Amino acid sequence: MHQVSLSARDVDDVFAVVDELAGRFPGVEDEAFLDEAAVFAHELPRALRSALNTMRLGEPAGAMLVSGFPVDDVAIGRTPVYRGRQEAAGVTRREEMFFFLCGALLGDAIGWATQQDARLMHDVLPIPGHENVQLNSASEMEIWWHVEDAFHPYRADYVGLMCLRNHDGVPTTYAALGEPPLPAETVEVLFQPRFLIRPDNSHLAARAGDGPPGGEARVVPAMPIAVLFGDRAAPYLRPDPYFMEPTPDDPRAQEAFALLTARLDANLRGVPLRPGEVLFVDNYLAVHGRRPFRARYDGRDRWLKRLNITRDLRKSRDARSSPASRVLGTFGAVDQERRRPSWTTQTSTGA
Ligand SMILES: O=C(O)CCC(=O)C(=O)O
Ligand SMILES: [Fe+2]
Repeated sequence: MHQVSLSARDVDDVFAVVDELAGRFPGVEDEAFLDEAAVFAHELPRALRSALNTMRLGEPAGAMLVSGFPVDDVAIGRTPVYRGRQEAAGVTRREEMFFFLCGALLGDAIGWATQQDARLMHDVLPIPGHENVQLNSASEMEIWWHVEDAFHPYRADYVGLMCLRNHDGVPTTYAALGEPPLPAETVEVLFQPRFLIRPDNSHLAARAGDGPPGGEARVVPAMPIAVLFGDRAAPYLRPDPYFMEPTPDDPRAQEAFALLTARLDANLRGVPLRPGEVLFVDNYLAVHGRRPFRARYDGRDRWLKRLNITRDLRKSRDARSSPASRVLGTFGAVDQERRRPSWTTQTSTGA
């Protein structure tokens, strides 16, 4: 894993920046803050900027850990039981601003109209009633490893997770393909749209607020996609096995999918994030998930913040209301991808 750790001097410099910004802006969702976040990010310490730049350009690893930002467990208040509703406004403003500025060095944060009230800064915390569902608000259920929003062509390039509280050391998981390369014939099959995917529960549950997830993902029509893409010698990933399956009656697709999942299972590592640590997962190079745990619901539960970051905001212009808007409001692009004629031709040629 790519890593950077803030020195004591770096921490002072970071606080000089976030203290000033926290005095000027109510929070990271503020329009004026968003308009200039990419500029403010260049006031972060050079070693941090340099490490994030390497992560973006060189793709040295599937994940990067930024450590050393101090979090005061008392000052951040109780872990809420509902997303986006902290007891005191602004208690985590400095943490969120630091996290957001780090992310701004990788790209632009995006939100989804269908997730967490279209906020950019998501809460990851256990919600009563969600214990056993495949959502990041679950606890007793393992979150299966996945590419974030794998079903969507405008999914993020990076998923950022900042830990505010994790008293039980619950591990986030991640895995990359690693070495040796998968057999060429397996890669060839995985590069073809022979795998059916549906939107994950988070996009359905969000429409019902924080209540028990109502919609069942599998009622949404499945879409055939390839699970690998890019360079065949070092492929990018797009699997989300909980919400996808190889095309029925396609044993070669099933066999290739089994090999891919076995590889990622074998490479899966746990990272018990500590308060203040920020994990950026490269959503093209690695999958991520979370081990199960027992929720407390006593205000001291595990609490992370999450950002979805795109390297190219422009590509989703048809799903956003204005050039500067960061909220993706339609699934039109999914329909377009579904209709793309190359799927049928590629599928019918087989392999
Ligand atoms: O809880 C975690 O560590 C990660 C959960 C997850 O997959 C997500 O929030 O996207
Ligand atoms: Fe995730």
